[in-house]
Amino acid sequence: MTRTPVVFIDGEAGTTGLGIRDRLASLPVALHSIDPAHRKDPSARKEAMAAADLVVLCLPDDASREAEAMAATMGGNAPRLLDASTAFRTAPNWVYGFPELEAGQAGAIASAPRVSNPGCYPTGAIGLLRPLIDAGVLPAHYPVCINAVSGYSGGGRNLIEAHVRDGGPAFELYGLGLEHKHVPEIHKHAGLTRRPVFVPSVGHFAQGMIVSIPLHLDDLDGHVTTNDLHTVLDRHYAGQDAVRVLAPEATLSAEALAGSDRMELRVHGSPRHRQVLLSARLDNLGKGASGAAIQNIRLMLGLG
Ligand SMILES: NC(=O)C1=CN([C@@H]2O[C@H](COP(=O)(O)OP(=O)(O)OC[C@H]3O[C@@H](n4cnc5c(N)ncnc54)[C@H](OP(=O)(O)O)[C@@H]3O)[C@@H](O)[C@H]2O)C=CC1
Ligand SMILES: CC(=O)N[C@@H](CCC(=O)OP(=O)(O)O)C(=O)O
Repeated sequence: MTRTPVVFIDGEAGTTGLGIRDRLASLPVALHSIDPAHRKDPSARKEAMAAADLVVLCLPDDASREAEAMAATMGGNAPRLLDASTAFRTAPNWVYGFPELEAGQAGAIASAPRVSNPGCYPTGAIGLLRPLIDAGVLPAHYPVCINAVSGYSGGGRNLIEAHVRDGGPAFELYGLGLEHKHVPEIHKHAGLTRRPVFVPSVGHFAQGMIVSIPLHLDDLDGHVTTNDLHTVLDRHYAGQDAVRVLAPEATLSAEALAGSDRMELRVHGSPRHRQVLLSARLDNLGKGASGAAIQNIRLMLGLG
């Protein structure tokens, strides 16, 4: 009989940790938890790591780096790591946990000792851009501008409390210094050679996200059409359960996929004016965080 794999979620009580814990209930794994009073105690965390086959880090970046350093001291007994933070998403010795990225990515995740779970906004942006760049219809040097709106749960416990307690602003742009922590991740994994402009925003709703990217077709190549872009995305994601390529809509509500682990991609546009708007809709806590983590956990533990 094969042993039930043991999973420890470091940061189990946080927004992402709770989402993963709930979803793990339906998988054949044993969850190893630590007494909440000791959740930040390094020796309790290290002991829990030693008991686990897979440790899911749902922590701020610095605490994730600490956890990786702890695992490094365990040598051959170190558990495999799946990190939900931004700390290792562009690190060369970590595999990027986006199974639909390209052929072979799911296999690379399945055998990797260290996997970084993609960021919520990058999931939408990379999900749209990478197949188009790989197919040669979008030049890698295109001056990409990414607009996005997230529910307030994207800001973790602090932002959730601020919105629930005080009622946050209805809609707010942020990251206006154009230095958001997700830019290097999008730049690298989308395959862009030019740094994209990224303008995030947050609305007074809990969960949901839209990432949108305008394109001028005449700046791609004279012959590419809106339909060509749709066809490339449709072929790339054929047979993928978590990502759907759908027909354009007249309006898109950011909250429509709250509670779902799927992402929807669309190519909107005006063929007459040769202008396009790519859009990705997802739940920042679903395919943007815990849902993607469950895909990666399944792959890493061979759970099908
Ligand atoms: N929210 C989202 O949409 C997404 C979040 N992420 C990433 O997931 C990670 C967690 O984010 P999120 O769940 O939103 O954040 P939360 O603030 O909701 O949760 C973080 C958890 O980590 C705990 N924690 C903090 N420091 C330590 C430490 N040194 N040792 C052990 N536990 C610690 C916190 O405890 P306490 O509250 O007591 O301090 C809390 O339970 C972040 O890196 C974030 O970037 C990824 C994708 C999307
Ligand atoms: C609304 C909001 O504040 N969103 C967060 C992004 C969510 C997050 O923490 O990003 P990861 O997906 O990398 O973990 C932010 O902009 O920092």
